[in-house]
Amino acid sequence: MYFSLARTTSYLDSLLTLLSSSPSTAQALDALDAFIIPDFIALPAVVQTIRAAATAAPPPLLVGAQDCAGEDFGPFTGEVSPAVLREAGCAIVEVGHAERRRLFGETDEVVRRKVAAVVRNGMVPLVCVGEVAPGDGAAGEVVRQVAAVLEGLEDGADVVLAYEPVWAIGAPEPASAEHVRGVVRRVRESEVVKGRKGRTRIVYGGAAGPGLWGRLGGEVDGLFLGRFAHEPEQFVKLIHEVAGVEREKLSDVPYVAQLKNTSDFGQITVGNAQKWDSSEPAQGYFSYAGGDEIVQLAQSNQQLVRCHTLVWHNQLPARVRDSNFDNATLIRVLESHIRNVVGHYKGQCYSWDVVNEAISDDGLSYRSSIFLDTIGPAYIPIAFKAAAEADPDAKLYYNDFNIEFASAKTDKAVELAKMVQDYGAKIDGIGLQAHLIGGFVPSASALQSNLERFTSLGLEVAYTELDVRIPVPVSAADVAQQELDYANIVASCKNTARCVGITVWDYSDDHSWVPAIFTGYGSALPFDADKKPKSVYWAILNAWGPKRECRRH
Ligand SMILES: O=C[C@H](O)COP(=O)(O)O
Repeated sequence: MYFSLARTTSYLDSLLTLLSSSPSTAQALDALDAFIIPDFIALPAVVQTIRAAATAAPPPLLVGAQDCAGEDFGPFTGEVSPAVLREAGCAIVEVGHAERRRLFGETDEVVRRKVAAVVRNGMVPLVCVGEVAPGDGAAGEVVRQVAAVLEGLEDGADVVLAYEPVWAIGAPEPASAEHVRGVVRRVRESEVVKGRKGRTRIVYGGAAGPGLWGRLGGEVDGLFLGRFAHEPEQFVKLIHEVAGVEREKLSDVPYVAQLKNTSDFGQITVGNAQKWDSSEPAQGYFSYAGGDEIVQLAQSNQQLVRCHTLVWHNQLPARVRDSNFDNATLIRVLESHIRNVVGHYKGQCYSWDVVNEAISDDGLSYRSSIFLDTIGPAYIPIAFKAAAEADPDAKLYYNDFNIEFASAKTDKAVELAKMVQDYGAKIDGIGLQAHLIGGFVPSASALQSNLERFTSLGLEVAYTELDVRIPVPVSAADVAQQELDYANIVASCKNTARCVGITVWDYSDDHSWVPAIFTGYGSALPFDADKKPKSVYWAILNAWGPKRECRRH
């Protein structure tokens, strides 16, 4: 209850103008299920206005209602029937918002009846859940709520869960990314969600605003916006952000200017735009605008492109991640995705990260994912084979973290590479992500021995996502250690004949993922927030020495 009727009308007019004002906005909108939820009185007019402005059916902007009755018709004066909402053109109905629970005494049982009513009337319930106070019990509380409100629901129905920690609603800041990821993961792993046949998407709400999406690291399926979408420009900005975070970075002029300096950067990696959720946002619908933008930037500057990534358990659309595809169907879906995406970029990628992070964190097994659980480890060589067919000249990589030093995970990565080779599929390289911690980086010779475990299989190697995080605020001692760590990494690659590259995971501290993910750490990159080289930049150059050749194998 924030907008008057007049404000809703002017908001919608401005929003529709903005959404149709540029092809990239239209494309970003196409990649998402964007919706607005006006009040009941405005709703029919909003539906009509959106339909009238749309050039395609269904319109790209869906309309939702803020609540509904648990019954379709009858003696419930003052209530709004879900059947009437459907008749009015609603696609989504929000139920169980924290304010309805707190102010109007709605219980899980009331919410459960409303969820069932929304589904019964052919709409998607947007079910709000969230713990009342922050603390360790959050995930348990939310999982219990989800189980209660979905109980008895038709199994195949699509559901959107809006995870909104009650204490974050209306707060200045959202919950930390770490907290959100932890709770959402527990909800996804819960019996009630895992056992469902229908799609269960989880979006985050509660002071959700600019910058949050990138920090959530692909764990949620979307954002549920309140205040931060009250201005149409902000809503459009967030649509862009969710559709592909790179675009926002590309509007940072000093960032792009420095990126074009080929003395420092001989190659660019596409960060998010080629991941499955961006490149194939709907089944069989491919969206390349975000990836193309980065590839063209690199090409205009004669830089190589590392293309990233085809098969990963994260940033995978829920329709695949939570699917019940059988073995043959999932193989078809996997191969089709790879064929299309690699085919689109044929001849433009120096390398592809074909499979990313397929090994469990303890290194003892392959990581559980829809691919492993449905197809078995054979999905890995199947993916490599499909990629090789789509672009025989691209170097095909397996990419992972914590394989930069001797560990069970490194042993497993060696086993994985051999498995792909034994299968007869082409694998050219191993990408060692190298998200490292200052003071915990092995010596150059130990790092080199590790690299040689892979090169002895006939593969090339590269450090693909290097950053060395240190505690912030930084101390002189930690910075000195970080310089040594970077120098050891560089020396290990320089001294390994088939080490072909070192890529930092973004280059300036303002665009680093580290502060949002690793509480208390930062300053992980060679350039500061003003894009000025830091001492580790010079440590990197010194470690490489005067002769800087570009190796290609
Ligand atoms: O309905 C909106 C949500 O409750 C979040 O509101 P907020 O983003 O303004 O905190």
